[in-house]
Amino acid sequence: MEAKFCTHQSFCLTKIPGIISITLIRTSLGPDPQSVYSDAPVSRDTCYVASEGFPNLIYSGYQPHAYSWDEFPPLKEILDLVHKALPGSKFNSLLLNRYKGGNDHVGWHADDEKLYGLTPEIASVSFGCERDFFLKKKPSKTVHAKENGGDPPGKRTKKNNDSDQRSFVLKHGSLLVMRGYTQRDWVHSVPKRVKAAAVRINLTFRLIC
Ligand SMILES: O=C(O)CCC(=O)C(=O)O
Ligand SMILES: [Fe+2]
Repeated sequence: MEAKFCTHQSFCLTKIPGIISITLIRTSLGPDPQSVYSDAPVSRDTCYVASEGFPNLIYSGYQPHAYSWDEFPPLKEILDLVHKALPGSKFNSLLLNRYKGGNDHVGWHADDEKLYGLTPEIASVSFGCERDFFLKKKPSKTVHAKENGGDPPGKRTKKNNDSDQRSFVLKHGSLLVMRGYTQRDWVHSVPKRVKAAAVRINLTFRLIC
């Protein structure tokens, strides 16, 4: 199986983010624990929502509080829309991220926690300020050495061809889907953008197996 990712630009153009920001963000969002518990380059607020029986997300050595879907009906509505847009999908958890401005960001990482399985499907819905989303292939041993004419992986950065990097502009209402071996073989990031002054809310729906 290969890595697959694509965007649907006008997936959900609603006023729901306004509701989310009033009812949810004030009460439930806190600094991303990665910024407190590890050296991961991240600065944003997060909130974790999960179906009952699946509250055990642990990342960067931290277990966030799992809010219930029932506490946030607007999120349930978006979850239903995502399920309709992606037949066969069945998400049961959500990491909600708030980027307060262009300084908030998340560095290169893969969402490859074991609880998502080997080939997680992740549906990412964005509201508010548009931001760049970058993907790049992880350096790997044999395959890439061959592709690069035998160069060791450490030397391949400058020679990366276009197929090793992708970028998307995640606009208000867009849906990005990552599937297959995307998390195993690629990393992704939302870099700082000085000019992105407004708030962005991102919902990443995931399936805990
Ligand atoms: O904000 C985004 O678009 C990406 C968020 C992300 O990669 C994550 O929460 O793991
Ligand atoms: Fe991610």
